[in-house]
Amino acid sequence: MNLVVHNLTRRFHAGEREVTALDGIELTIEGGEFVAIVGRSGSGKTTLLNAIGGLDTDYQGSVTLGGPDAPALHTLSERELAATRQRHLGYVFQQFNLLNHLSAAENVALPSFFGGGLSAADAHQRALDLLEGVGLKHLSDARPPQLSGGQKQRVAIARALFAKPDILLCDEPTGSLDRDTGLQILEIFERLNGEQGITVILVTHEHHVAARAHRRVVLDQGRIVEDVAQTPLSPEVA
Ligand SMILES: Nc1ncnc2c1ncn2[C@@H]1O[C@H](COP(=O)(O)OP(=O)(O)OP(=O)(O)O)[C@@H](O)[C@H]1O
Repeated sequence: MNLVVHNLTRRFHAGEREVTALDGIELTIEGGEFVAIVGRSGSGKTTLLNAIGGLDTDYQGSVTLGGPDAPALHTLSERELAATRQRHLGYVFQQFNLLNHLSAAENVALPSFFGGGLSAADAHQRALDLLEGVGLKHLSDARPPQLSGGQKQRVAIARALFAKPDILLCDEPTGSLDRDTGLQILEIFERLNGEQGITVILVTHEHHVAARAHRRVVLDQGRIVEDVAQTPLSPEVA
């Protein structure tokens, strides 16, 4: 599934001040790419990811998922937008966003409450399979407070995969983890990208994380100042 961002400009109003967070962004990402979006603090990375992910549509320009005939996200009704997000996009954030009173498996199966038509038993089984995929099946009954940061991020990744997304959007997914744990999480993204062809779009300020992507997009003051293919560094080097 292709992603096309066309002439995207996003302004925020902070009191009397107007901030142009994104300024005429043009970006096409093909299905199956592994892209790192990097840039200094305040350069617009999260704003861009939110627009790509349909979490924000209050901009000028357009974001389109799918072929040339697909409707731009900002033209969809709230319901259509939610369905598009559910069907095509998975989100992984730095803060994990897990519910502490639910087990790991219940957290992973949460999306089943918002549609998909799976029975509770099937949803639970899918959650267990996904937890196995991220090496955490043995902790399926544990609650988030009992898990380490890296384990919580694995749960969050499994949950993001629940609805079989085409695109995984990751905002500083290793930011709160130590380097080794972060690299283990990156390996999961690499596997999902390499073996399952899931598009990975990863926002990071960490150079050794960006070095593992196949393409680097650099933002500065809301503009793309560099967009290059790169040979990803191997785990040993990174
Ligand atoms: N809701 C908002 N209201 C006002 N200004 C905002 C809002 N969200 C973002 N901005 C501004 O837009 C610009 C881009 O912010 P953004 O969060 O996208 O940057 P970033 O590159 O992700 O930064 P960081 O690496 O620090 O997370 C910044 O100047 C920020 O202050």
